[in-house]
Amino acid sequence: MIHTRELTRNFRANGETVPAVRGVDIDVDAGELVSFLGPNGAGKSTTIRMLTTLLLPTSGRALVAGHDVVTEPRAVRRGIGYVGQGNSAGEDQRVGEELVTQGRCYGMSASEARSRAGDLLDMLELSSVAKRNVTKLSGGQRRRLDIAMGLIHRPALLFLDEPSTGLDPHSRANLWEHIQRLRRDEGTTIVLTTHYLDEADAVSQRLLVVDHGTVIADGSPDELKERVDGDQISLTTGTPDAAQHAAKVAGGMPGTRRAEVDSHDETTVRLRVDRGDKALPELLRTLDTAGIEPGTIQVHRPTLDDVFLSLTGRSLRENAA
Ligand SMILES: Nc1ncnc2c1ncn2[C@@H]1O[C@H](COP(=O)(O)OP(=O)(O)OP(=O)(O)O)[C@@H](O)[C@H]1O
Repeated sequence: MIHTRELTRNFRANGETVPAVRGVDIDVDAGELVSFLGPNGAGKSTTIRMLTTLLLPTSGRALVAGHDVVTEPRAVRRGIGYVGQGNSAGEDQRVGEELVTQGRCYGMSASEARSRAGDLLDMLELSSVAKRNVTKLSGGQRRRLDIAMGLIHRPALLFLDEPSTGLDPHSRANLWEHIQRLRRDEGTTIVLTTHYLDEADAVSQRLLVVDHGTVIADGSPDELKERVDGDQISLTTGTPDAAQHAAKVAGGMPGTRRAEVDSHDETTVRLRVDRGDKALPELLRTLDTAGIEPGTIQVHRPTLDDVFLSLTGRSLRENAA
């Protein structure tokens, strides 16, 4: 659905060249939900703007929905929907009318546009506000209307730039439900950017981690986390001797990468394992056989921030909105 090779975009600012996107190769298959994740200024929006024909690449190639973004921009636009950071609906229109107008702009007949608008209002739970003025919508409703506008011409590929920014947690959760349903029920390919690590983690099938204009990691949230130093298991024991013993037996388990006793309190043992959830039953059996009764056991799975930290030495949280 998307194939880019060496896609590059430089800007000129104050007599200097700003390399915003530096030769990225991206492949997205039909039906995927892929998120771009990266700090402010990483090049996410610039990449999306090139893929949606809003910005010409400086060099490189991009095929989107089967067409070249430079030589066939109109065909690309027909095959995609784009929901940018601002609101796309006009100020003084009713919700339903706005959608029908948008459909007519895409060359639909009046009846076809009305029927498609009705389907989208149902799908995005906007039917009850169809007659309301656009300015009277809540933030979440307005965002869903933006998405409906982007979908009016039945694109197979939808781009969403920061779809949930500015929404309260309830509206964000509701919006993500709709976005995921779109992929599941309609088979729409979805490419989005978000600052919210928890959202990227929860909804993305695949993440493209972007930093300084390049893609520095590509994989599912689980795959990326497994590339970090594994999961951490912390267990407390009653005495330093028990902790040493526990570290020894747990360190011998298959899948344990490291086992060490906390040098401060001397009774806490920290393990690095491939998968905490899989290691836990075996760990409990091993401790039981060795006659060790743990106090508490906690499993900590790396977060996407841990992933970014291990890739760049910097935290994404500082940037998170
Ligand atoms: N029109 C422009 N002129 C000059 N520099 C630009 C322009 N647009 C973007 N840039 C620069 O290109 C780089 C990438 O910006 P871009 O907006 O793509 O980042 P981003 O990852 O989308 O950031 P954010 O998360 O803040 O939206 C930044 O250094 C930015 O300052």
